[in-house]
Amino acid sequence: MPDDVLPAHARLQAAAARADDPRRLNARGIALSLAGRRVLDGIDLTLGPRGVTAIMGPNGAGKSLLLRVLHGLVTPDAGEVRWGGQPLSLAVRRRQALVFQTPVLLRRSAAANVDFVLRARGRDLSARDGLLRLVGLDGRGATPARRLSGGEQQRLALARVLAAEPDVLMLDEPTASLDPASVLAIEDVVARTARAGTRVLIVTHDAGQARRLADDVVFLNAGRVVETGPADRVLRSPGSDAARAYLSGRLVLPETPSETPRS
Ligand SMILES: Nc1ncnc2c1ncn2[C@@H]1O[C@H](COP(=O)(O)OP(=O)(O)OP(=O)(O)O)[C@@H](O)[C@H]1O
Repeated sequence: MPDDVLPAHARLQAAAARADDPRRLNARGIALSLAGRRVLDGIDLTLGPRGVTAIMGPNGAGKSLLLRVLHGLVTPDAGEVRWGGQPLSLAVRRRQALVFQTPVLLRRSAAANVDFVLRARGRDLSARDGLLRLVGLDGRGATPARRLSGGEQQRLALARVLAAEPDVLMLDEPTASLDPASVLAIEDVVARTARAGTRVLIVTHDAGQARRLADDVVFLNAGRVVETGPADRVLRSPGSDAARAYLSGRLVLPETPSETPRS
C-alpha cells in the first residue's frame, strides 16, 4: 500500500528545515501538581521535527499527563510548551492528534467515522477508502464501528486521526490491550505515518515496541525526565538507575531520589 493516502507530507517535508516547523517541540519547566502532589516536576524537553519518540517510565511517572500537557489538554501550573516556536493555540492543537488506549469512535459505520473527519477538515471523501486500506480495514467500511474488535477499533481510530493529516500524532498506550497481530498492525501504520513525515510521540510500557518503533526514548520517573537518548542506546544500556530498574522489571518506587537528566 503506497503512503500517498497521507498527502500532508509534501507540506511537512518542505517545512523540515525551518525553525517554525510545527513538529518541533520545545517544552520548558513544565510543573503540575494535582491533589496536593507534584506530578510533573520541572520537565524540559526539546524534540526535532522527525521521527518517533517513545515516552517510557513506571506507572504514575507522569507519562499520560505529560502527553496531555504537550497537546494542551491539561494546563500546567508553570512552564511553557511551544511547537514550531508557537505557544499552544487552538490552531496548533488542530494540527495534532491524540489517540487514547480506548478508541474514541462515533456510533456509526467505519466509513462514516472516517468521512466525519474528512468533511470536518474539508477533505475529499475519496480519501476514505485509502485510509481504511492503510489500516487494514478495506471492505469493512459498512460495518458499525461498535461491531469491530478492539484491535480493529483502534485501527479505525488511527484512520480517523490520519484523515485529519496531523503534523504531530501522540499515542497513549495505543496497543495496551491488543493481541500480538493487532499490535504489529498498529505499529506498521504508526511507522508508515512517521516515515511519511508526521512527528510521533508514543507512551508505551512495551520495550519491544519502543525498540521496533522509536528513534529516541524519553524516560520519566516521579514526574521528571531522568534520561533521554537514542532508543537503541537507552534500551540496551540505560544510564539512569530508574530506567535500568524499570527495563529489568524491578519496581521503581516513586520516592526514588531525583536524578540529573542524562542525554
Ligand atoms: N486527575 C487527577 N487527580 C489527581 N492525581 C492525578 C490525576 N491524574 C493523574 N494523577 C496522578 O498523577 C500521576 C501521574 O499520572 P499519569 O497518568 O500521567 O501516569 P503514567 O505515567 O501515565 O502512569 P501509567 O503508566 O500507570 O499509565 C499519578 O500519580 C496519578 O495518580
